[in-house]
Amino acid sequence: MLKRIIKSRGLKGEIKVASDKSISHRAAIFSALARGESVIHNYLEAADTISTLNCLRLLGAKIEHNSAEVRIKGEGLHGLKEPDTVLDCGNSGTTMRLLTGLCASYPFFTVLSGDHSLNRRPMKRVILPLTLMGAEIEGRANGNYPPLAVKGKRLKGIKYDLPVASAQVKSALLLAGLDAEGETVISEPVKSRDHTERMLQAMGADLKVDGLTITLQPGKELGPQEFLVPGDISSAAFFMVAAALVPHSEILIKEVGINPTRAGIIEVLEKMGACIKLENRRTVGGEPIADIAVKSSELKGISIEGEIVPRLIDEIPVLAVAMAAAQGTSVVRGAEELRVKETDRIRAIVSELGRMGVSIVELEDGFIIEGDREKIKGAEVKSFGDHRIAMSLAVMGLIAEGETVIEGTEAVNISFPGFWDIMTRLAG
Ligand SMILES: O=C(O)C1=C[C@@H](OP(=O)(O)O)[C@@H](O)[C@H](O)C1
Ligand SMILES: C=C(OP(=O)(O)O)C(=O)O
Repeated sequence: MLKRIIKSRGLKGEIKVASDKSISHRAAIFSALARGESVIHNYLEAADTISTLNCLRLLGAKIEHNSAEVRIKGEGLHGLKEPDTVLDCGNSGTTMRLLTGLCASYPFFTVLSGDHSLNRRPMKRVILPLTLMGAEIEGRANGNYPPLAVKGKRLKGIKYDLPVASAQVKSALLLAGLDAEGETVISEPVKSRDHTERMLQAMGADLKVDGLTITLQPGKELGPQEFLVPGDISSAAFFMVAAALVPHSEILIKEVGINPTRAGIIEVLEKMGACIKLENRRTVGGEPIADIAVKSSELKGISIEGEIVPRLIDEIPVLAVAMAAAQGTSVVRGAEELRVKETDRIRAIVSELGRMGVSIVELEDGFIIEGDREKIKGAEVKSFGDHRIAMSLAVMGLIAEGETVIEGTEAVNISFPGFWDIMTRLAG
């Protein structure tokens, strides 16, 4: 599907963005393992999180889904059953990696597959440590890619140092460790999103976090919960950047999760000179949330690398848009993980921003941008089927001179089906 975007004269209004994708996946999976009925309010109704519900149903979870409310009746840590067909994880890396960890610890056979994009994303990162725990997992291309065939069994806990900061791998191992023999100790090189740790603790798991090390003692049953999923900061990011860049903008984004392991985008935009205020801060269901007010302002270039990268990894495509319109040079390094997302996001940013007139140089682990708002012009660009690339290009279109035509815009349904409606409403 094509969308045409023209330069905006100002974004105004109050919005709510899509519910948090990471929290929605986890709330569903953990509820399926709890004993009793959990209720998830404000569940993200988007392709990725629907994939998770469909897979959990095949694993025997009893799920009622009425608009954004999901009720899941779990039968405890041993309550799931062997699925009679392939678990289709669609486009969702989180679904595949977390469920691989879960299925590895059940004494049955599971096959997990995905779409064209997901079946090209690296899976050794979960297979390797799960194999150390005793699981038997085969995958295409020597275990590198899905489809995966998992022959699960009672696993042994491990002590494992994650080579890359990945909340998906961390969560897969914690799921595998919930009912393993002996403790599971995981160390991260830098902190990645910690929703799994917060939720498992709230549900009664014996899990301790000490800096970058997580220790899980197995065998505790999980208690059912009432979850309220906040707005997704990764979805809010598109409108934060849009409002910062388009002159005469003033918006309020209500009820967004601002967990510090996710909120790197706020720190970076503020350092670039954006006018952002966090209002009405509170904690809901163990997660900090706030309303985010953003006004337009002049931005300056910035360098990003090191420990902040995992805290804004999914926001780098839209940060590149902010960098393209900022004054001066911006550099992103240490973000090689972007190459193994829904598409190679470094390649996609460099090629499509380049088409729109941006001076950008590709690096193995990031890029360098010479910001100059005057040079940004409309062009025909494509999403490569990647939701975050599609939405970032839409934000580019709001500041470009002339018309921007984006191909592959249906990709937004992966994480943010209401994106185009909200954009139309804000831009008037
Ligand atoms: O755990 C999660 O919910 C996610 C973790 C990140 O991936 P990695 O674990 O591969 O870093 C992120 O990019 C993805 O969008 C969601
Ligand atoms: C990388 C993403 O998700 P996943 O890994 O779950 O496909 C994303 O949403 O940007």
